[in-house]
Amino acid sequence: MARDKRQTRLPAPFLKRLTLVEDKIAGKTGYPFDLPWLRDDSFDLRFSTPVTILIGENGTGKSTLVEAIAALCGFDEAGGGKGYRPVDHERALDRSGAALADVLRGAWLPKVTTGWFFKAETFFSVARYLDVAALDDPMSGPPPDFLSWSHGEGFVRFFEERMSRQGIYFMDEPESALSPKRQLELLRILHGIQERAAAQVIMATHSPILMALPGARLLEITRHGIDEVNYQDTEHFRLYWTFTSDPDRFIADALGEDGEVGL
Ligand SMILES: Nc1ncnc2c1ncn2[C@@H]1O[C@H](COP(=O)(O)OP(=O)(O)OP(=O)(O)O)[C@@H](O)[C@H]1O
Repeated sequence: MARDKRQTRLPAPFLKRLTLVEDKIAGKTGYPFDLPWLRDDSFDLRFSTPVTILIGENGTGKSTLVEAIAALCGFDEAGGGKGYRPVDHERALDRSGAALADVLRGAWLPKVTTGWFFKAETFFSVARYLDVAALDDPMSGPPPDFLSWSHGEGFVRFFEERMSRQGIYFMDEPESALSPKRQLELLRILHGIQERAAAQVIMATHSPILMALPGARLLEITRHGIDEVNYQDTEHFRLYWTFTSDPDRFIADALGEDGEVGL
């Protein structure tokens, strides 16, 4: 009889809640501890759906938060699976949000240990690492060879293969390599995850297509905090809506003296 590889029969989300450990953050200054939504004493993030989507303007801290939660779950800040260190960032000047993981506490039911942290900018290194690891392991099957596909095709194949398994998955702006049509393919994969509730996804995105995923919880990060929002009320959606309703006028307004597009 085939062995059930699942760690639990309970449905996602597995990570239910994220809070700050006040004692640990006290006295810490500078990035990432100075992000405004961390400093208002009300940081308490609940996860109630298999897919949670983080949105917000550039620089509001989405990547930092995704990196921090991924690090809390044991994933390297450069992306990849548990225990993978495909990207050498020892000498990098850039410090990531992983430092934030030290002051966060997660509540799980149950704690799952499998999953993946997907980052577009390190996908190449991760994919190459997977090929080398498969070639080095005589017991492994053939290398997955995600790099022999176009960037966007490789991404989608990777998502299809990895995210069919139980686990917790982090994605930071996965749309950056995807055409609108490929974003629809990712939307279908995410829809399956949302429906089956066998995996949890926490994703930061600017894509109005991805943020429209039915049933997903959409959280907007602003200077004032992190709040649930309906995708049709987001600035991203309204901006694209205004553009497609009257592209000529939209572009004329955007290129006008004050750059106001009248959302
Ligand atoms: N390594 C770093 N050192 C210092 N400040 C940083 C670092 N990384 C990010 N920041 C700052 O923290 C803030 C949040 O950055 P972050 O990349 O998390 O935002 P974001 O919402 O993901 O933005 P985007 O939508 O552009 O990806 C920004 O103001 C950024 O300048």
